[in-house]
Amino acid sequence: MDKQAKLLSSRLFLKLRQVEVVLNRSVLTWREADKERKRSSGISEAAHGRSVQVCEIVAVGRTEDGDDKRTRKSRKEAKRHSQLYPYAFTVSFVMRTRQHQWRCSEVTFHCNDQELCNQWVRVTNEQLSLLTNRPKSLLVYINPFGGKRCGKRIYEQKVAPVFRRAGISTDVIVTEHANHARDHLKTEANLDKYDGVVCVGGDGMFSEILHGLVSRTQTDHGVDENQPDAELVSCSLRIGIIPAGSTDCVCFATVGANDPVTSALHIIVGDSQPMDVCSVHHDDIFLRYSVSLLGYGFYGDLMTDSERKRWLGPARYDLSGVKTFLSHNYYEGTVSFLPAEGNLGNPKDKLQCRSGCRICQHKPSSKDQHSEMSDKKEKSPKGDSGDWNVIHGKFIAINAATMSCACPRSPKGMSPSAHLADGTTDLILVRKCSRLNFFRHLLRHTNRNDQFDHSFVEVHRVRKFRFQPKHHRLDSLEDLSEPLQKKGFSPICLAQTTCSYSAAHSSWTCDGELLPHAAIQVR
Ligand SMILES: CCCCCCCCCCCCC/C=C/[C@@H](O)[C@H](COP(=O)(O)O)NC(=O)CCCCC
Ligand SMILES: Nc1ncnc2c1ncn2[C@@H]1O[C@H](COP(=O)(O)OP(=O)(O)O)[C@@H](O)[C@H]1O
Ligand SMILES: [Ca+2]
Repeated sequence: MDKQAKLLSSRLFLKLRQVEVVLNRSVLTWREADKERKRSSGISEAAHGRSVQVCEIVAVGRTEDGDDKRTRKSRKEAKRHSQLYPYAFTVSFVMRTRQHQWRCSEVTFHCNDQELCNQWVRVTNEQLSLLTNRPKSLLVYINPFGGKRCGKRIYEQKVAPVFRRAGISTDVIVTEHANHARDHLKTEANLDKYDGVVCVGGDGMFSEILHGLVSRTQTDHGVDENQPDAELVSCSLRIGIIPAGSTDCVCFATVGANDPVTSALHIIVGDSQPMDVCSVHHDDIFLRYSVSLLGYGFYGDLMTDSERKRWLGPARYDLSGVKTFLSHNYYEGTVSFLPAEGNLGNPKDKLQCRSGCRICQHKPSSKDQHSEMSDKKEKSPKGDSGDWNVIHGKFIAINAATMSCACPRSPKGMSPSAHLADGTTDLILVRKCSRLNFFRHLLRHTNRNDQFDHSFVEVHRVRKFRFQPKHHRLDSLEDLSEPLQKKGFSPICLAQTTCSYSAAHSSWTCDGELLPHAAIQVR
């Protein structure tokens, strides 16, 4: 198929100027007609044209009188113009602005031939209908209490109008309680009706929707999620994220910005980005899936504390962050992990994972590479056992970053070169150290310095890991007696040496939700 072959080519009017407009299978182009003439005659080399990829056209439709926005200055002239060229159509398209943000822009073309105008609308729409990855029908869940509690307004004011413009039909559910979306997806929703699910909320809300979809898919295929080695079936529906939470790192790390309109446009044009999902088990009990941060110690304690301060909104993390930092707890236990082998890079690589990252975009190869690797591993006669590394120690934090976890608080993220769909997670072990050193490490999440370049920090790219707290008889949080749970502050030691306080157990935070067990296996 010749992508350059012209489907339509006409002289139309744009803001009172005559333009040559050309549509082929992949691009819509317009340039001033006389400039074009000069160019082709060799008089001027300048191409005063613009073009839009067909795959980035949001919609095209007839423009009724008065819909076209013109400046006050030219109103009189415009009136005369619209009498001469009364037929018009408007193309809405994606315009890239700064820092990965997208906006919906518009261009209106006029002509004096109704049939020509209709033909442009029809042929352009025919091209759009060939883009089969675009969703036509979406199921939207809004968490009205996420982040600054603006989810409903963000959806209604910024997202719904763009979906309407793109002709997408939506069923919208405003959640009434936690796990409403998860349970609806698991058991009730008629998923055949939809091309995708949209999450309006934060990472916790995304996690609910992910759990609903993944669990529903496993149930439908008879897969037992409680089996730590079960071969999970991929979900066929995509999840779009409209950021309206506190951290929104899944949106930031995948799209490159936390901006509702940008997300809506990515959804409309049918973008997709596969991502890694970790399963977390306690023995043969499935606990949760994780896509961003699984954190024990510092982040687990921070999250435990911040849950009591939800009313504060996103600021709860700052307050609990300071409190947890001052507590300076460490935890003893054993971490075992299976390193990722092959061509999967290293967490210390300088190539950071950004929106449009070459490695994450390279979908088939990273997936193939991973599934090939999994096959090799699963079939290897010594199984997983021979390759496990085991580390006993005292840790301030044990973090598994399955994606970079970039977010506005930490623009390069917890593990800047962790990738979205490489089948691995970056296991970061922060050993017991002074408060000052831990502060230096934390601070480096916010600047250009390398947060892994400390003697007390090690990082491994892994396919699986396990954690066993030292006092393993008390590995369920329900078993913990109050005196063992360190809730208050430990004395602040200015000498910055051995002033850490050892509590028995911390909790795992899994994408912002707390897990009920400290001993876990992660795949
Ligand atoms: C001295 C300055 C120290 C600053 C340290 C900043 C370190 C930031 C690392 C951020 C990692 C974020 C990983 C994201 C996890 C989210 O999934 C989770 C839930 O998000 P949401 O539902 O939208 O609230 N959020 C967190 O775990 C919060 C981490 C807070 C870090 C301060
Ligand atoms: N209607 C609701 N009422 C209370 N909690 C809800 C509701 N809908 C969803 N949730 C829960 O709110 C939690 C936080 O949601 P999220 O959108 O991630 O906001 P934040 O980023 O501020 O944590 C999630 O765990 C989710 O299960
Ligand atoms: Ca990964």
